[in-house]
Amino acid sequence: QMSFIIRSAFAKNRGLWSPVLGAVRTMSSAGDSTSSFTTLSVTRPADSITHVELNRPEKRNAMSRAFWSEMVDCFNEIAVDAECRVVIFSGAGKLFTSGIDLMDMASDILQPEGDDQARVSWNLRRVITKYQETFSVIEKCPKPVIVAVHGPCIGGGVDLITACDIRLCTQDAWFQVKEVDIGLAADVGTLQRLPNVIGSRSLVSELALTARKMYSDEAKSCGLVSRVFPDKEAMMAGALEMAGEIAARSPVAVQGTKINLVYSRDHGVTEGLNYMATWNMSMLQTHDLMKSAQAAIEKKGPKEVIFSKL
Ligand SMILES: CCC/C=C/C=C/C(=O)SCCNC(=O)CCNC(=O)[C@H](O)C(C)(C)COP(=O)(O)OP(=O)(O)OC[C@H]1O[C@@H](n2cnc3c(N)ncnc32)[C@H](O)[C@@H]1OP(=O)(O)O
Repeated sequence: QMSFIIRSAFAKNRGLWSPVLGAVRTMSSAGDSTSSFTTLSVTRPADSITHVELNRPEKRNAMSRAFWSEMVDCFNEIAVDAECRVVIFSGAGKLFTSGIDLMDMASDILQPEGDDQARVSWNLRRVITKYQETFSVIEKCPKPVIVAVHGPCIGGGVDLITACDIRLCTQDAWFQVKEVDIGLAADVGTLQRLPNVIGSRSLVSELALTARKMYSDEAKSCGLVSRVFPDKEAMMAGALEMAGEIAARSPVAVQGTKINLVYSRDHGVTEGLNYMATWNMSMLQTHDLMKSAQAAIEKKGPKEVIFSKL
């Protein structure tokens, strides 16, 4: 009878939902990387799961000029890839990342062009906002991003992970807001996002002002990461399992959840609730709601329900 009530309640809304995302470019087939990126490897380890890997292990995944723009292309593609419902992000080789490529940053940052001071400043501002977009695209992408950190995660690495939705790490991981050591205030997200991630502004200031390393145990206790694994293999298996759980659920519900969590972080409760109501006045019309409710009544798990691509 309950099943009938839910069915009737939503039957009148059938067919009203249609995906808003546009054309899809499949990034890769299962397992093998077919992307044309030079600093990233993009693979599909399982249905609906995209794996993006920092892929300059010989340079400890230092973030070169190519990286800063490839990330934007990569995540803009993922955002509209209906085959992808969740992303796992990790680093190839010995460690997650050594941060900005210290050999490669000279032309963009140290020698900005311009005929006078104003034009130099103007150009440098443009460079900084371009670099900021490299990590903001992760947050703007509606697909949840699970980042898996092993070994050091330095400088730009912390900017990157704070833009991700779920952070995992290995026991040997450490995190360092290293920017003051190279003479700059971190300007691509750490100072803006880290205070929301770990709550304690005192700890954020300590880390950012002293550039001290924070090891995995402290990262877990302060909330920077939600899980610590004994080694990379266990972490990647854990990330894949978690991604599978997310991918099995309604993409309408999952993506709406990410978008509203990010919105609510930056707005008050009243604005957040208002945004949510406007969001769900469309999204509650999804067939996924009835399918999920029906499955719950029949004591089926989400993996037994087929949701349309989004
Ligand atoms: C608008 C800009 C916004 C962005 C700001 C971002 C700022 C930052 O990211 S600040 C942080 C900068 N990074 C560092 O200071 C870390 C430097 N690297 C290291 O301390 C060590 O390399 C590390 C502890 C990460 C690893 O040590 P390991 O012994 O395992 O490796 P190495 O022998 O040192 O390095 C192997 C090769 O990789 C090259 N390399 C490593 N890190 C960088 C880097 N950040 N930039 C450029 N190249 C890097 C290193 O030179 C070696 O190359 P090769 O000699 O050719 O083998």
